[in-house]
Amino acid sequence: MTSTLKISHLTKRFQAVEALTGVSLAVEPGMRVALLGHNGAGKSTLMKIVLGLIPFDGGTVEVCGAAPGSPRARAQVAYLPENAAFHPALTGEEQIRQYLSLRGENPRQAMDLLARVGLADAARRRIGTYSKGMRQRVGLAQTLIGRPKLLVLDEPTSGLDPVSRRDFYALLDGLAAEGAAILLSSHVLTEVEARTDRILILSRGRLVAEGTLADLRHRAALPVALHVTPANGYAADLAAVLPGARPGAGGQLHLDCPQSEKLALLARIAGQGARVADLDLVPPSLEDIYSHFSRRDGQ
Ligand SMILES: Nc1ncnc2c1ncn2[C@@H]1O[C@H](COP(=O)(O)OP(=O)(O)OP(=O)(O)O)[C@@H](O)[C@H]1O
Repeated sequence: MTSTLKISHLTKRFQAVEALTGVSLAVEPGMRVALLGHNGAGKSTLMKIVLGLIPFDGGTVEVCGAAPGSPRARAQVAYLPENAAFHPALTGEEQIRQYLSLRGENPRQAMDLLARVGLADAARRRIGTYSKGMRQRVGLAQTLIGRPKLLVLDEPTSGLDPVSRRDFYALLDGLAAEGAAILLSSHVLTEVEARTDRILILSRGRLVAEGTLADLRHRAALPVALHVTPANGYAADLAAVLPGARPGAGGQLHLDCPQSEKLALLARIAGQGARVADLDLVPPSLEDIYSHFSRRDGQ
């Protein structure tokens, strides 16, 4: 399969700052990729290079088989900045019609595009009356002009409430299902965990981890947390057979266990039979995994 976006050994320097160092990655059609990293990690720089807005110093970048910023690449890429700004006096329909005209497309598509992002009913209201979530949808409608093959979304859900976020990701799911590749940056790890196929972690301009959440979880090999609730009167007995268990609220016992010892420990707990009232097993969250990888170089 031809990658929609292919980056090899990309390097970018701003005077003394090495913003990107040897970054290589590929995004395939229909893939939803999350770009994570601390402030200053290089996410925006990477996006700007993909969009052809700034030059790079070394390596290669191919956007839909073309050079970033070339007419062929620009025709197939769409960008949604973190805070998309629109003219408050225009209606959603007028704004999208204007963008369609600028792109040389038929302005009559505006209502269809707005309907796709759930704004059909509000299309004839001024954007000044829209909520932040609705404005982001106008932004997404604008990115859909010309059926782009790659969507670059810079923190697209920042400032949105949980329901608007969920709706926004549902729209992205639909676009990915139609074959669009999506590269988005986010600081909200829980939503990325559930709604993307691949995770890239940048730290000080270097790609320190890349893969599915399962890959990263496996590679990080972080301990699993176990919360054991003893049956009435058996707390001391269980604590005796679970060395290292820490007492917690409600009489629970907490344990951290290396992945390699998880099954043996579960068998030991199961062997306690009715002395155990309940057991919760909590795998490392994306936040734990993110901290593990992004702190490796001392950040
Ligand atoms: N035009 C510029 N001139 C000088 N340094 C820059 C410029 N643009 C970015 N940098 C530096 O390059 C590094 C990467 O910045 P970048 O904006 O890509 O990070 P980011 O991961 O997008 O951060 P954030 O999450 O805060 O948006 C930072 O050290 C930043 O200060």
